Amino acid sequence: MTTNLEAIRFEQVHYTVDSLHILKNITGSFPKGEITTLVGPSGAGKTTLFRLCNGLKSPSSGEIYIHGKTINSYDPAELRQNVGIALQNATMINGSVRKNLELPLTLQGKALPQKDAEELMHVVGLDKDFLKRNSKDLSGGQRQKLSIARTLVNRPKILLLDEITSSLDRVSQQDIEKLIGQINQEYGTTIIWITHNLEQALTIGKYTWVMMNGELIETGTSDLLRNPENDKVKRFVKGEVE
Ligand SMILES: Nc1ncnc2c1ncn2[C@@H]1O[C@H](COP(=O)(O)OP(=O)(O)OP(=O)(O)O)[C@@H](O)[C@H]1O
Repeated sequence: MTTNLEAIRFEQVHYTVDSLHILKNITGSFPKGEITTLVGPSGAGKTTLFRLCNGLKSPSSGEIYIHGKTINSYDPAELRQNVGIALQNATMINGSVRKNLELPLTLQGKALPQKDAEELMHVVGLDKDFLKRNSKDLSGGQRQKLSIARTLVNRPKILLLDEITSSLDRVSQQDIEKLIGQINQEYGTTIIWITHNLEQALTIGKYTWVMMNGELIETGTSDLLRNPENDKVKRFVKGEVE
């Protein structure tokens, strides 16, 4: 059963590659319009779960619902408009910031009007003069902002963020956290954010999912990371499971 308060729902989802059972019986949902963090040790299956959400991979069994409709009922363009993804090390193509920004549309044989390009730069806090610059000359923080702006080109209702601040200094990290908070508030975008930083998870996320060894161990409000009851979560929070 999905409700209209759920952005994404997993029902008994398994994902296996050869004999490797990477995701095990995942059932749960990400609330619409909220920020949920996804935490867990390395290799827990977090990135794989994201790849299932944006159709890059398909479950071996089980069902994924996006806004109440099965993921298979979306065509690829429609799915991209619903679910955008930004990664830790954003890949840039050679050329200007503008060329990189409009890449999602170029791939669809469309162009991004100058007005929209300037608006997107404004949303992520970059001056419109950046559009003419070479993307190679951007700092790490600016590159991540461009990557977020590029994901926003399709105006996704759900934004998946995979470790987008882990290679940034503290100031740039806080800048991005603020930006994502604003996007969530202003557009009602559902945010799902993979982070290794528990402090960050507590600051930015209203809800959290804890994954371990391919399983969903715990879900709830972020407070559960402050006062975990589950022993596995306790060990993870204490840093005993990396
Ligand atoms: N195509 C694949 N073939 C074999 N193993 C895979 C494949 N994709 C993922 N895995 C394995 O599945 C497990 C989960 O990987 P995943 O990248 O989803 O974890 P993660 O929680 O995102 O880890 P990290 O925090 O280090 O990024 C890992 O052990 C990984 O090696």
